[in-house]
Amino acid sequence: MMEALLSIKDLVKVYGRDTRALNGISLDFYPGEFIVVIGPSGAGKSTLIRCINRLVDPTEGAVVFDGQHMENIKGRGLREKRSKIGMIFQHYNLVSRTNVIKNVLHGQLSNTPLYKSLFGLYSQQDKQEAVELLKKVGLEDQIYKRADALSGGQMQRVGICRALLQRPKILLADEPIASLDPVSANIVMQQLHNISMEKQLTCVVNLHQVDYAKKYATRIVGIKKGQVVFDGPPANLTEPIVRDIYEGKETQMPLQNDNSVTDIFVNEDKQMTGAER
Ligand SMILES: Nc1ncnc2c1ncn2[C@@H]1O[C@H](COP(=O)(O)OP(=O)(O)OP(=O)(O)O)[C@@H](O)[C@H]1O
Repeated sequence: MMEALLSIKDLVKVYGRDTRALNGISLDFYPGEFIVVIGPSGAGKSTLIRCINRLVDPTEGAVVFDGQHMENIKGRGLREKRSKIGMIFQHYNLVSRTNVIKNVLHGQLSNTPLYKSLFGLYSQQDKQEAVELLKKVGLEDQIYKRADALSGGQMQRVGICRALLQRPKILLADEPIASLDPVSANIVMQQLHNISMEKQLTCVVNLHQVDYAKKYATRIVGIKKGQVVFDGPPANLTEPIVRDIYEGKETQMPLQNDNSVTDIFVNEDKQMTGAER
């Protein structure tokens, strides 16, 4: 049996006196898995991601990433581990007045000595790799554009390149397509999926939209009231299960027959499924 890259055991997070955002979560994530975490608003999805990279300190339980307990490490040890965790954000978190390639190179900051980063002295290898990544996501013509001149979808693709230049072992994405239109959202999800598969990364993506989860995930985790209520391949996520997870709350997207979403990448989808099987 392959060893888990990330192992979460009995994780509990209580905010303040009695907000139990996570109520005993145990999950093992393996290299090459594209995991989409779904669940209604307030279920604990963001808290789970934040406990992994320690933006939030868990109340109880263990998070073991790449052989290291994350709950207690501090300082340099934590920084080193974090440099192996690529983050992708809903609002992209780019430096808006800086150009695309520099934004991508920022991904290497944690691995670059301070004086070098201050003077923008990135290695030739980093620059080449940044350009390669930008080509991969179709942004080779935008390299010297300022980040704030890009569309939302383009900004998120820069965000993906920045996370990848860090050479992470895992990618964590908190609602990466929540601010995008369906066409841009599909491009972003498709590229995130393809690159993760190609590099055999583990990717954990929080999404509100069940149909995107079904379309791109290799594994779906459903969270409700801080607990895992579903864990399995997309094919096993039936409508009654979805209804139970959301319990009358909006899933934000229709479950089936949304052609605006599914038509766009039908061909790529077929190729992808073929390659995966
Ligand atoms: N910093 C905080 N302080 C206090 N309570 C918090 C904090 N962050 C989250 N919570 C609470 O913890 C619970 C889980 O929130 P979390 O943001 O993890 O859920 P979520 O599933 O990501 O929701 P959404 O999809 O709306 O972002 C909610 O009840 C929320 O109000």
